[in-house]
Amino acid sequence: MATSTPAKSKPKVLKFDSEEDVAVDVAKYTADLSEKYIKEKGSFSVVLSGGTLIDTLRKLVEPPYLESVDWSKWLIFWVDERVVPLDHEDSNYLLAWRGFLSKVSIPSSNIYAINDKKSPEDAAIDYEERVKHLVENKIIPVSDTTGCPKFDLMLLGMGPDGHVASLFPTRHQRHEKQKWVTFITDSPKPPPPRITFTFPVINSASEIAMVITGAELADTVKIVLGDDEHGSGSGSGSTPLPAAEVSAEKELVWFLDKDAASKM
Ligand SMILES: O=C(O)[C@H](O)[C@@H](O)[C@H](O)[C@H](O)COP(=O)(O)O
Repeated sequence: MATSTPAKSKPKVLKFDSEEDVAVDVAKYTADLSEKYIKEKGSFSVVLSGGTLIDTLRKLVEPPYLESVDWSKWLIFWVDERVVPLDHEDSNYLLAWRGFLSKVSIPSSNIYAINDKKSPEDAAIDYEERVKHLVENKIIPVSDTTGCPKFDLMLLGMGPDGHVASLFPTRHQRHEKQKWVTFITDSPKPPPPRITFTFPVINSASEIAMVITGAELADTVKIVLGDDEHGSGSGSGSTPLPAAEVSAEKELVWFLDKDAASKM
């Protein structure tokens, strides 16, 4: 349960000449964090989103990281998942499996896909219970500030409407403060049924990377980060976009390609 809201850390903003350069740097960043957290705590918990992120992670499954990363210590979760069978083309699990997980040797018992046999509501309850079990067994630590699970790294994308995970500007799930995992049956981005980690959990992660590429996100990046990397996140409106609500307990890093940063 969330007990208090952690102070917002100022994001670090990295701009690259191309999407390829973002992919190269995100791979190094992730591999470095993997080494650091495995040294410190014996494992590395990584929370994935769907969308273009998986393709941007492609350099991580190439040499030298393919051999140098200790994949056996990784634990994989999804920040959000579409409630469809795991072998459905819309599944974030399938996307990650094809582009990433099938290429590395993470033990299958460390890969926490959703239960695809349940309704969105029950799948969310099930996912939260599984995370609670990992917390009780001290496999995932908790944040001293919020009491929420503290994942080591979340790798997030953002939609043109400013959504992150399945927390959309026009949907109430973005305001959920008690549950760790919630569900949505009318997601504006198809497919409509999804489950998602809530902000108390997202913002309890140690490290968060916002991996943002492409000109179609330039306006939203400007609204969230502003012209000078000190944006209010709300543009002319008063409620910040969900992407502007993201913070990490240690460090939030925005990886932007030239196109996504073009309006800053
Ligand atoms: O289920 C999903 O679609 C994702 O997890 C979602 O939150 C995604 O990260 C953003 O929509 C950005 O998607 P793109 O990277 O494809 O723009």
